[in-house]
Amino acid sequence: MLLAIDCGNTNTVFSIWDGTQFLATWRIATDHKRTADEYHVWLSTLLTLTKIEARITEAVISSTVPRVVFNLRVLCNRYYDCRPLVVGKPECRLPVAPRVDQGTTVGPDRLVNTVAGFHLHGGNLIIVDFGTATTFDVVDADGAYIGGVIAPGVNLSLEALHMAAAALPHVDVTKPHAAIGTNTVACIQSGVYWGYIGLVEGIVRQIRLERHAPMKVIATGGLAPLFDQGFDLFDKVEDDLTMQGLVLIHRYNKDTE
Ligand SMILES: Nc1ncnc2c1ncn2[C@@H]1O[C@H](COP(=O)(O)OP(=O)(O)OP(=O)(O)O)[C@@H](O)[C@H]1O
Ligand SMILES: CC(C)(CO)[C@@H](O)C(=O)NCCC(=O)O
Ligand SMILES: [K+]
Repeated sequence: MLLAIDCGNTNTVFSIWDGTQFLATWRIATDHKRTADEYHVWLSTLLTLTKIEARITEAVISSTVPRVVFNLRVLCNRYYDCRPLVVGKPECRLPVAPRVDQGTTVGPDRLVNTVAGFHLHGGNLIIVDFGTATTFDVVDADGAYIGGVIAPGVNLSLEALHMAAAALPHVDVTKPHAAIGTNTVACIQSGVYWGYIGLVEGIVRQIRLERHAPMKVIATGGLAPLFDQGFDLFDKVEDDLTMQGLVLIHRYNKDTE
């Protein structure tokens, strides 16, 4: 079975793919100090608790945090006796090479999203991923990643307000009933929520102006459903686009060995 690991700046997600479906998905806060042994104790405990019989023999990793890759590699070598495929490393092939400025390193999560988006929806896509950062990945007609947008993430924006302004509390994002907030919390929620709706609308509109083909908009990441409620921002919300992309890239590399 395949262990797919999507390591973001905030959370790391582990999924087990049995060749047809995901058997389980677990998340843990990203921490570069976590050792391979700690990952193993955590993973094997969850496997036992959920009574999943998984014999992991292969692994694929996407990590936006370079420092964690070392311990994840040790985890795979020591406990699953395999060499993980790491997206972004030269030995990991992609179906279509990205077309960006020379010397630019594209975030592996964006490359993975591109592969999954193209597989599911074809070319000419804008993929919006609501993670630590909110990214827009533009996918060309042939499935190539050709660039996009990086904006501060929703939770990051809320955290920044709280950190920088003494009188502003920490607030969780929700959809407010109105734009005019009648208390501090409601005002902050309005700023971030309606600000984000405007950000997504504006960026999508601008990208479309720069393209010569109709562009579909696909959203993913934990907060995508929140911004999908009652608006026409997205053509489709995909819960686990990055995980699907990891499985696709792993299969592509095996098939083209
Ligand atoms: N399964 C989940 N259970 C609870 N909250 C979730 C879940 N998935 C997503 N969320 C919420 O949505 C947010 C965004 O999730 P997502 O995994 O897309 O990005 P992230 O973990 O914040 O960022 P990154 O991927 O950059 O580490 C999370 O921080 C969390 O608040
Ligand atoms: C933008 C993030 C942080 C989103 O997870 C990640 O994709 C990343 O670190 N990217 C590197 C720069 C780039 O993608 O152009
Ligand atoms: K993510």
